[in-house]
Amino acid sequence: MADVPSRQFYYIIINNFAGGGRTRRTWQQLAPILKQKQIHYAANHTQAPGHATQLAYQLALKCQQQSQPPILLVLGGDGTLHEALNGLQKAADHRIPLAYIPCGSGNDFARGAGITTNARQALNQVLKAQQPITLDIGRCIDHQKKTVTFFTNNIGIGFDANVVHITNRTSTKNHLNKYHANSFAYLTSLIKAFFTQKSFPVKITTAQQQHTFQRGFVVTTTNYPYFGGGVPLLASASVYNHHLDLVIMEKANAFYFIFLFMLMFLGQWHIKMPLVHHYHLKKLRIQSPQAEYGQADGEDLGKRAFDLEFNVTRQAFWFVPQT
Ligand SMILES: Nc1ncnc2c1ncn2[C@@H]1O[C@H](COP(=O)(O)OP(=O)(O)OP(=O)(O)O)[C@@H](O)[C@H]1O
Repeated sequence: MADVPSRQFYYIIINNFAGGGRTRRTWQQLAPILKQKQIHYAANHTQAPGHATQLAYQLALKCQQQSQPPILLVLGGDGTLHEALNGLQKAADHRIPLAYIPCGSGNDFARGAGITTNARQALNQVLKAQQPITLDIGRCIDHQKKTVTFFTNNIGIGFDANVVHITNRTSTKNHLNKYHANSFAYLTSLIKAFFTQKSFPVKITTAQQQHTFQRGFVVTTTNYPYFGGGVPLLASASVYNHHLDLVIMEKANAFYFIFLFMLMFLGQWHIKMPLVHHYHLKKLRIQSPQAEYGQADGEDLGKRAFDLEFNVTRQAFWFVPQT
């Protein structure tokens, strides 16, 4: 039976630079399929960092009164999805569902959300959807900068952010796939980050208690199981439980740190180990007075003091998750 043309309209944001050019190739592969299936769409290529946020925000404002708003389909990596999400969330009460074809380097969101990294199949997951699904996203108030950031995956201070910073600074980043084809460069970033990242004091405030850790090293608030391109930070983190998870690892020697990383891949043994602390909650505040690197969904937040307040909110997505 021939495909029935969809009445749904897709506003598409494409970051040709994501995945070291993989997104551009993916779009060349998918555009003819959309035409053949007579899907209604408008394609928009990002012109610079931050452009996806601007495009998504303008779309959300424009469609606020529409009874059947378009679907915002993002082609790129976690960073492009992060930008688009922030554009939508900036417009209060928007009703636009987010769809996503992962073609970045790390694709942590896709890994945890049940979206395949096979572009044709991921497109099918989008086109097969009949209604939106609502997933948790993190909301973070930055008291230093007086801004609000939304995240699908995680926000980290310390080691993981240092890895992001070093990797982004690497001149090859835009030409090579940073986690796979260029896995040697990624490994180099990990080693360099380990030896350059000093321990730092961090204060955690929850509804019940306050804790200060003098030797913070990894301080990551996650909505999702993965960070750093497939490292299972916390397998039990979920976008369905309306909670965030905070994982703190204190500074340890290299052997112990490698041991903890190995445990991560075996399940959640690492959170039972000395020097590792886990919180599962709806709200928390993290204060890190010393200048450290920060990252949000793999995007570099720079090196500075942080005073961040977290809670959970929701975003409509448009895809059929793989089971
Ligand atoms: N036209 C552009 N020129 C240069 N950079 C761009 C452009 N459009 C977007 N960007 C930036 O590209 C960066 C990388 O995008 P993205 O994170 O999606 O891909 P990735 O890093 O390859 O994948 P992942 O985050 O999954 O590892 C983002 O920081 C985004 O701001």
